[in-house]
Amino acid sequence: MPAKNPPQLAAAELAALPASERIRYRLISANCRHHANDNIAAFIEAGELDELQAEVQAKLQEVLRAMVIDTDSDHNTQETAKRVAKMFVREIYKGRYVEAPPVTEFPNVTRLNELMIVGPIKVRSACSHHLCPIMGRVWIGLLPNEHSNLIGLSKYARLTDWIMSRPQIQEEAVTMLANELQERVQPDGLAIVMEADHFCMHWRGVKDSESMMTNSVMRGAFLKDPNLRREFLSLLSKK
Ligand SMILES: Nc1nc2c(ncn2[C@@H]2O[C@H](COP(=O)(O)OP(=O)(O)OP(=O)(O)O)[C@@H](O)[C@H]2O)c(=O)[nH]1
Repeated sequence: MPAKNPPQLAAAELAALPASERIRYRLISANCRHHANDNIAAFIEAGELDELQAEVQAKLQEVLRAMVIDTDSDHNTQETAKRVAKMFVREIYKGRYVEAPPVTEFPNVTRLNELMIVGPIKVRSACSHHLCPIMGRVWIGLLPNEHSNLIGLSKYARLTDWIMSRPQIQEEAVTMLANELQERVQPDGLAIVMEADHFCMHWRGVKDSESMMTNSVMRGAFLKDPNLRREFLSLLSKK
């Protein structure tokens, strides 16, 4: 449930807030969800990402202090807060903070309507529960129709990376990717399969180093037509 509308702030009051509070204020005023796997780029103004990164750095420095690490004399951790803040905001969670990659769409002039599969696309993500890495692969199957917009092959990888570069849970990540592709391509059928290693299970906790999670989303023709679904899955099993 989105947070309640904040009291109205004058421009000067808003400008005096830390960047994270300013951005949160805009999100709540617009009644916009801002979970870990949501993109909030539309609410970030020029220069604010630098401010946000500096805020995250300051908080991470406090975390290191709370862990009783002497970052003043330990040459290895002196710059750790700075490195990790940059990694969070600009690298591994950048899919929250930047606009979607530009995706050129081409009309389907030759009216292609054959099954197309892209993959495996490498997935690098992190689980929202422990912020541990999720490393895996995604396959995308599409059945275009004459009205579909075809997108360049590399754009499947770029859109996947944009959605996965956020704290995620695998089920929601796959659904988000499906929604994005459905909207852009408008195919008759869309299928996505993802398999991934969850380091929150390998590295810590249960320490089960073998198990992987596999999940799928099937839409349109892939749901209705068992032969199409079988064809897609059998082509994947050969990869
Ligand atoms: N369904 C789903 N669960 C996930 C995913 N990534 C991590 N998890 C699980 O999320 C759960 C979080 O559970 P909690 O019980 O709150 O956390 P915890 O006490 O640290 O649990 P353990 O990992 O069992 O030590 C764990 O069981 C994780 O394995 C995901 O993508 N999908």
